[in-house]
Amino acid sequence: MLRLHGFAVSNYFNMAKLALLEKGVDFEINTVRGSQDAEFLAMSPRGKVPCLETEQGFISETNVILEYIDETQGGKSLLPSDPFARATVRALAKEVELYIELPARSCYPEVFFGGKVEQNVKDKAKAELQAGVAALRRHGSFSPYVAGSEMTIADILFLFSIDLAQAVAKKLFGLDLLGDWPEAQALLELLSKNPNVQRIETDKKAEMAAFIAAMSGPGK
Ligand SMILES: N[C@@H](CCC(=O)N[C@@H](CS)C(=O)NCC(=O)O)C(=O)O
Repeated sequence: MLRLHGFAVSNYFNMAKLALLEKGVDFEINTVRGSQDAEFLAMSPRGKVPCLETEQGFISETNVILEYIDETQGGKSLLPSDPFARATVRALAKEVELYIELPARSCYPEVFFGGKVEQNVKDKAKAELQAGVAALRRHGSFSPYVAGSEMTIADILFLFSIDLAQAVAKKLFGLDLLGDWPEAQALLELLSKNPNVQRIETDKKAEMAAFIAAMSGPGK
């Protein structure tokens, strides 16, 4: 049986978990944080979560995990079969990750963990986030899903990145990334009604207190 390693507050972990739930896969969860310990690095070379344990070994990097799950498991497809449509979904997912999730992530220490982020990092994140959102608005179709009428891995990346990016933009830059973007708001509303998304949200809330305590503990 597939085993997903990670923790319920991790947005990347939740992407993989949603893919498994959406496809109706039977899987186990091992609750674990990312680490640079040798034992963990043997499972996930960069020490990050999620990683997916299969009968053949471990897979890390969320987009790769999502595609592996889609290719190997039954249930509904999270990527279209047409090569061009498939490439478009992959590009949209990558654009969300590179141009929205990662710039926002550079500011997480200040926004979520009580730390400080250098002004030059914030300036860069602000410009990149605005350009990333503009790119997604140009490229995505949001009708109602990011790439069209079906839910794909691009929606999974979007769902678990835009909320954090929105929090960063609001707190640090006074920007509302979704304010004049009704299609994105409508998609988030639609996804919030999905029972698997709701389950992930409940699991995240249940683990949040322990996560915050761990993040603010000695040495953090
Ligand atoms: N590129 C990785 C990023 C995953 C990632 O950043 N995971 C975070 C949790 S949300 C993590 O493991 N952080 C631990 C660390 O960086 O030490 C992926 O696509 O899976």
